[in-house]
Amino acid sequence: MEILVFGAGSLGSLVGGLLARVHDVTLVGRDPHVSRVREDGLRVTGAETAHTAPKAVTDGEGRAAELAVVTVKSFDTAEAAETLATGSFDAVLSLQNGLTEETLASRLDSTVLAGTATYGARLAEPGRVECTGVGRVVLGPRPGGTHPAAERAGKAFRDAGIRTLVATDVPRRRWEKLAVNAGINAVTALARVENGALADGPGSEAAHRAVRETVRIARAEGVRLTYRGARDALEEVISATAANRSSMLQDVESGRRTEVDAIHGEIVERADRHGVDAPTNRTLADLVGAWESGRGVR
Ligand SMILES: NC(=O)C1=CN([C@@H]2O[C@H](COP(=O)(O)OP(=O)(O)OC[C@H]3O[C@@H](n4cnc5c(N)ncnc54)[C@H](OP(=O)(O)O)[C@@H]3O)[C@@H](O)[C@H]2O)C=CC1
Ligand SMILES: CC(C)(CO)C(=O)C(=O)O
Repeated sequence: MEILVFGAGSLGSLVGGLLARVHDVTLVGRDPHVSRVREDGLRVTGAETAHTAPKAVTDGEGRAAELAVVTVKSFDTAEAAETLATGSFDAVLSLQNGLTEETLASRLDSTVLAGTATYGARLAEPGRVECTGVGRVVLGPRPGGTHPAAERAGKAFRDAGIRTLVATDVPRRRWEKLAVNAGINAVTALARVENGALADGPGSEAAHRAVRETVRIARAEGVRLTYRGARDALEEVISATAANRSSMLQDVESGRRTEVDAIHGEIVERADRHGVDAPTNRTLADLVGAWESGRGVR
């Protein structure tokens, strides 16, 4: 399959490097990573290993492929969509955090698929990405149900050795992941603690409150997410990733912009739309937003 990976940073390079084992892959990314991939190929090290030779470009304009996989940070999604709109793709799949597939669908004519990835990735140096944890990709049609494009994308991922599930209940899964991120990301970033610190104590209470609010809003959106399901998912992730520093904590520690708008900000915006209270998410969004403004990264 011809596949374009838009946003060849950590996750995009991991997924693109693995897909290039069997597919014709083009990475859209930044220099010096792109130049190094052109010269020496892309090395995947760590929990997965591969040395492949995807094409690599810095300009995503006017490209064509059967599938485009979007792996830019959530705040770059609108710009990525504008660029993708200058090309031609049968399907576009988001593997980002947040509900970014809606931004893509509102700007693109292609079939937009939604997905989640629980693989861990870190761009270690130009030309080399480290797989820090083997997880799973879950993808499917944006409104749920089945679609031939989702089956084709799922097969392409599996053929490349990426653990992948094609799901019929993607809206519930996307909201469950959003609820887990709402529970963990800002609390760990503000308290400067690893995920495992939320297993009990005040951090745990804040995390559970944020999750409970997110479930209420998911249900107002017509998504069948239960508090019990989301709470179990939160507790499972806290336990499985106890030693991890969440992506938002890593962003704060490195002085980078976070994905707070796509997680807590998005939840608050939808809460307002439905007239539902979301005080914990609102406070978390305001505090991380204040940190971003203070650092000048917003
Ligand atoms: N890393 C991980 O383990 C996981 C990440 N995710 C999600 O995946 C998404 C991506 O995360 P991650 O890979 O860590 O982020 P990165 O910042 O490492 O990767 C995104 C890359 O896309 C580049 N980019 C953005 N816009 C363009 C453009 N127009 N043209 C070319 N390149 C562009 C960025 O460059 P620049 O920074 O210079 O703009 C950056 O190199 C996030 O939503 C994250 O939450 C989900 C699961 C796991
Ligand atoms: C699941 C979790 C919270 C794991 O750290 C994550 O997705 C993140 O850090 O963004």
